[in-house]
Amino acid sequence: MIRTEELTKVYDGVKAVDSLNLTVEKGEVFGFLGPNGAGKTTAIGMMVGLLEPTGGKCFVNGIDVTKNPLEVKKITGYLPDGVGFYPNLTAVQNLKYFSRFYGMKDSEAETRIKGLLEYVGLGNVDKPVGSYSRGMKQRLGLAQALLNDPDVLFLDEPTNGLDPQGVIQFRKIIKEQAEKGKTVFFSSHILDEVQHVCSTIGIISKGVLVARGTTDEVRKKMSKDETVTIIVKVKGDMPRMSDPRIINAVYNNGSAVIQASDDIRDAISEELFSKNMRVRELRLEEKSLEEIFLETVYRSE
Ligand SMILES: Nc1ncnc2c1ncn2[C@@H]1O[C@H](COP(=O)(O)OP(=O)(O)OP(=O)(O)O)[C@@H](O)[C@H]1O
Repeated sequence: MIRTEELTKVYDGVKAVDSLNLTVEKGEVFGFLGPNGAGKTTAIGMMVGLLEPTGGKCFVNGIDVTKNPLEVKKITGYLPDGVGFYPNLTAVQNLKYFSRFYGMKDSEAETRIKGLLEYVGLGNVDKPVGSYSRGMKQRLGLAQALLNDPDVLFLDEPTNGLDPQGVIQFRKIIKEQAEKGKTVFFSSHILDEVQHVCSTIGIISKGVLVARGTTDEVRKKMSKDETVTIIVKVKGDMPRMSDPRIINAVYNNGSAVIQASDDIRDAISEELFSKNMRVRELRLEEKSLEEIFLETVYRSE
């Protein structure tokens, strides 16, 4: 579980993260979404104990990150944006090096590393990491983040540089980790990426969390459009509708696109029924979260 209270980071008088209040429950896969420079990496840096907050607090499984960063490191895994390894060492050698920080015995580490490398799709690779592609480094980064079998996983733009097959494998791994009861904090600037794996999302813009909830809740909260669009298709000619809540309507032979102040589908269907019309389609056209995200977050950049 992750909890932040008024978490703030100021760089040169500018708030990179501004009073972040957030709770991510155990087993939740939380998507932290925002455009470049929104403050995602800075917020994660404070949550994993690498950056000191200017103000506020952060707790991981109830442990105060600023007061006990080492305790927090034991129970967290972190895949940074642009993960770094020793280029002359192999994946096994790199991970063995990291395993010593967790006080793992060599034999225990060897078994775990072998299993993890297979898990992330690097089972048969035995060359120095310097010759790895970006995607391979991401895979190794994920193995490193899982090395200590952490309760809480922080993944900063984890699918960057992965090919489509790698993206699917990563999503599968993230879901499996959540099923095991791990908390996953996943940052991205791509909405589609988080929608696939996250149960909840938060949108950060200019350091401020502007919305938080399920994708549906966030979509409703961020939608500034007060009107709804209803698509109607009938058999035969579409008659004019008389509901006073209609703001605008475009009629076209057997169909209509109706803009109304409210969801008036029931009234439309009753009116059509009273005119003995056969309804072929009657649906609400909702804006996708992607459209709303682009309009609200990117437009304000
Ligand atoms: N060490 C630093 N010194 C000064 N300003 C910084 C520093 N690190 C980040 N910033 C600024 O803080 C803001 C947030 O940056 P951050 O890297 O956290 O954003 P981000 O959402 O992770 O972006 P990206 O998706 O590009 O990684 C930006 O305006 C950035 O320029």
